[in-house]
Amino acid sequence: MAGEDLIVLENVNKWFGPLHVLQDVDLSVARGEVVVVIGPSGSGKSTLCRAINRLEPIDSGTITFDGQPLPAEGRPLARLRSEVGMVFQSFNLFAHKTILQNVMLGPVKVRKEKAAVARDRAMALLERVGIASQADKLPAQLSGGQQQRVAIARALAMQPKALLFDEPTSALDPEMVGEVLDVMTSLAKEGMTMVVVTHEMGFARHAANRVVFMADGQLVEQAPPAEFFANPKSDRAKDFLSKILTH
Ligand SMILES: Nc1ncnc2c1ncn2[C@@H]1O[C@H](COP(=O)(O)OP(=O)(O)OP(=O)(O)O)[C@@H](O)[C@H]1O
Repeated sequence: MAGEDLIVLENVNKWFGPLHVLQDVDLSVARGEVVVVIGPSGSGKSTLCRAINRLEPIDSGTITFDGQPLPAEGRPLARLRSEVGMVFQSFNLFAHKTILQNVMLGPVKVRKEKAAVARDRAMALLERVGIASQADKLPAQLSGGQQQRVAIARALAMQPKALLFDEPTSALDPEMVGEVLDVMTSLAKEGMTMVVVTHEMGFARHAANRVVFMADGQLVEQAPPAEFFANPKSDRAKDFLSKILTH
């Protein structure tokens, strides 16, 4: 793994009204690193993930991406969002566009790529996530697992420097979780920089370089997965793991 930091959060704070949802958060993610964020419901994991591409503005502290502070608006923000792909729980595909159009849209509209170039890459990405044969269908004609794989292809089409995943398998029927995690695992092995909020402990164990445990808006502890799962240090992490790893 390359050592250079791609994403750096320093002393980040965010409130939702009276709720201090991110509390003095410090986190660095190196190029090529896969960081899995886990923790109890409501601990601020999604907010942390969304702050990294400024879907949630922060109240204090700094976040830098590839050496630059996050831009607040306009074209620089659009550029940042194209460099930091995001995959959501709810897929967020355009319902009235085909699968292929969904994957081509960003490169053509935002990157001003020629349609033929964008189409070729989109088809290659759909091939890679195993959906090329569905390219002309509408999202609603696909299963949830297939739609989420399209969403990953769409994020990759922008050739991002990092990918953020916010509970990408939480909305899926159980039998579809594996196909999405397989795609994510292969991206991780290929060296994509990834921040993944998930409740899938198997993915955390096998694909993460580092597990970050959050509780009540704070990064309570972080460690390589083998170390974290075998020997959690804080009472909060021990308690969390005892609840989720009982079967
Ligand atoms: N837009 C918002 N306005 C007000 N409160 C919010 C908003 N978004 C999230 N919250 C609150 O902030 C806290 C943290 O939410 P967040 O979604 O980041 O947690 P999480 O750790 O991802 O939880 P989960 O695992 O349940 O998704 C929660 O108490 C949530 O209700």
